[in-house]
Amino acid sequence: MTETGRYGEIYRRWQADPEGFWAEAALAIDWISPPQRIFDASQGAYGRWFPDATCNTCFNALDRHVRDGRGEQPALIHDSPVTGTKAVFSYAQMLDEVGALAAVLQDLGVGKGDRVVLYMPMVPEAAFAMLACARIGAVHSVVFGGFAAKELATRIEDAKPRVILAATCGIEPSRVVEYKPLLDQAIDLSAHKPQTCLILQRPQAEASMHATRDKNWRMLVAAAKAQGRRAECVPVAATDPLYILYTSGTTGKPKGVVRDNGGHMVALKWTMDNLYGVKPGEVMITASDVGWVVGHSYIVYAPLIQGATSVLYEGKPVGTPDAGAFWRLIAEHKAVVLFTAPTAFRAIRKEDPEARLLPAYDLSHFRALFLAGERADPDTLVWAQDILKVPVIDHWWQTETGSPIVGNPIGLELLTVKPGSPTVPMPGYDVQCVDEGGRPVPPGTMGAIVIKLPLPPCALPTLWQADERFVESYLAAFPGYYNTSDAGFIDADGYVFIMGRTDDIINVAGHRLSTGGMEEVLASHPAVAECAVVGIRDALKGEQPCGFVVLKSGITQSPDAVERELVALVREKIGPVAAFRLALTVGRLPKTRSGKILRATMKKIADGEDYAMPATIEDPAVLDEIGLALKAKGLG
Ligand SMILES: CCC(=O)SCCNC(=O)CCNC(=O)[C@H](O)C(C)(C)COP(=O)(O)OP(=O)(O)OC[C@H]1O[C@@H](n2cnc3c(N)ncnc32)[C@H](O)[C@@H]1OP(=O)(O)O
Repeated sequence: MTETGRYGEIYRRWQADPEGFWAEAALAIDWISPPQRIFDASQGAYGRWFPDATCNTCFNALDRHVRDGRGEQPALIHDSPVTGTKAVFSYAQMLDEVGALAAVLQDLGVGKGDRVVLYMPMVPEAAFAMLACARIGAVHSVVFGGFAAKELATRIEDAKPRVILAATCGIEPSRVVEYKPLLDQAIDLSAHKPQTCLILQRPQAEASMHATRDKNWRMLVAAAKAQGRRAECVPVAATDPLYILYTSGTTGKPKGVVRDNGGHMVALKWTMDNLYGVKPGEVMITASDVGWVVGHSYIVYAPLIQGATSVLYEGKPVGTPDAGAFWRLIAEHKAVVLFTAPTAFRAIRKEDPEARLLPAYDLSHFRALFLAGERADPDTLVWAQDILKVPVIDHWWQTETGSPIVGNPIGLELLTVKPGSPTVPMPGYDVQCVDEGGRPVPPGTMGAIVIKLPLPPCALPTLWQADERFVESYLAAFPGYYNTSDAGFIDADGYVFIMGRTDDIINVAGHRLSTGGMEEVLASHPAVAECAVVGIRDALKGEQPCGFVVLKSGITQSPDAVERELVALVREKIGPVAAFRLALTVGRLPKTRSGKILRATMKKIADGEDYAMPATIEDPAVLDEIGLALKAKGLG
């Protein structure tokens, strides 16, 4: 079915001539000097795209639309049920805001190549800040607000920002999360100190300012505007970094995924036309967070590069005020597509299983729901399809790729939806399923999902100042291929199925988290002798972390008290986003005779699945003890 039709034709065109394909896609971008060379295989770890071109991403996201007559069209709509406010920014207004903020950044000494860390909630200023950095060639690094001070400090230390932009708080439905104390603590913890912090005071939490380091965002931007000062777009190489976005690694040290300017724009524009099918002037809602790659690509950059309107939603799928929140957003803003994580739909279904809140809204203009961030379970996908009566498109990609690897390109044609599969590889991606030795496996057989090099435009060229770690993490396991660290299979029709990870990363509510990082935190508790964290099945969040701990002998504290402290410690060190609520004290951990902890078997016991007794297990009786400990907490 994928051999014929528009998708098959386009995919084969890319296979036959990848450089020709991307050269044509690049025509949709306004370059300062257009690429003469499309790909240089001799540069970087696997080659670089558009190596001789220069451009500016902010120009493509804002200036050119104003130039071309879209100045009055809404670019960004901020819809914030948690503050009870809404605001619309036209392309002209957004250009004005971004130009003024960029001038302020220049006044603070920020120039091309300097890093700027953003610690921001879902406010329009977060998007302005990203674009202001892009405008002057600075490299932004957004840190998700649900991370604690220590995680922020690690990122500050690695990115070494000249300036940090932060708001005083984020607003969760149940509480105001004060960012400023977390920021101050992170700067104390970090060996690198920024010169300046530009602080956006929010009325929900006015923060006190550091006498020399902190500056008032609104006052400086207002002054720049009053003086009529706006920064011009600075030309950058297409291969210059636009941003660094940290993602969980297998240890506590996150990996700084680098995104370049040129390839990013080309690929995002292609996906808006061909995958999402969103046209200039139409409205797209991506209910994620600017701290994740989904937010970077499909709240900020792609809709704006396309000349569409993006809705920045500061709220939740349920509870702000109810499970009809997404229907209200779609109806009110006339959105043609909504993109969110399956967890959001599981939450809506839990609250309103009959979708009783839906008929109150006119969704006649709505064309498709896109899901990504975690595996879309067929049950949830079919439920969403039944209630919305539009195609529900699961698609699969990663922070590393910046845009979809596998999807259903409704802009080209709607392919048959097979629940459980994100559909087929997008042009640029030669996706294969291989065994441990890198040999292709037959259709329908589980294996490692890998991508033949080179990766396409938009995918990461390297990790921030860690070329060797990049090669070791992604290219070394299967020479000639990028290792996605996802496992799954490809069926006889070429549909890809992603079933889980091959490393110790878990996915909790669409958030990628390192169990290794959590183990480091648990092990730092003075009562803990050893520990193992596994992701166990969770009906709402997909997975939840579960920490098994063995206490040191002679500990007088009760296991319950230690477990409570461990839960609090993970929240304090990693942040609420880890959703770590389960710590279980056990007498010992199951291990092989060589001392390897049998995490996969522990996970199966916790998920209530059958398991084969590992041949090399040191003492099979430990598995019963694990089962009993889980039962005592109502699990397994
Ligand atoms: C394709 C490439 C990718 O995968 S990029 C990643 C894509 N992932 C996503 O877009 C994430 C999708 N998930 C979500 O949007 C949320 O989890 C949804 C579904 C809305 C549910 O949110 P919520 O009910 O808050 O649960 P949660 O598990 O996200 O939160 C756990 C605790 O963390 C907190 N939290 C959340 N966000 C923030 C924030 N920005 N600042 C501060 N705290 C935050 C939540 O309040 C929650 O705290 P608590 O434990 O309940 O006290």
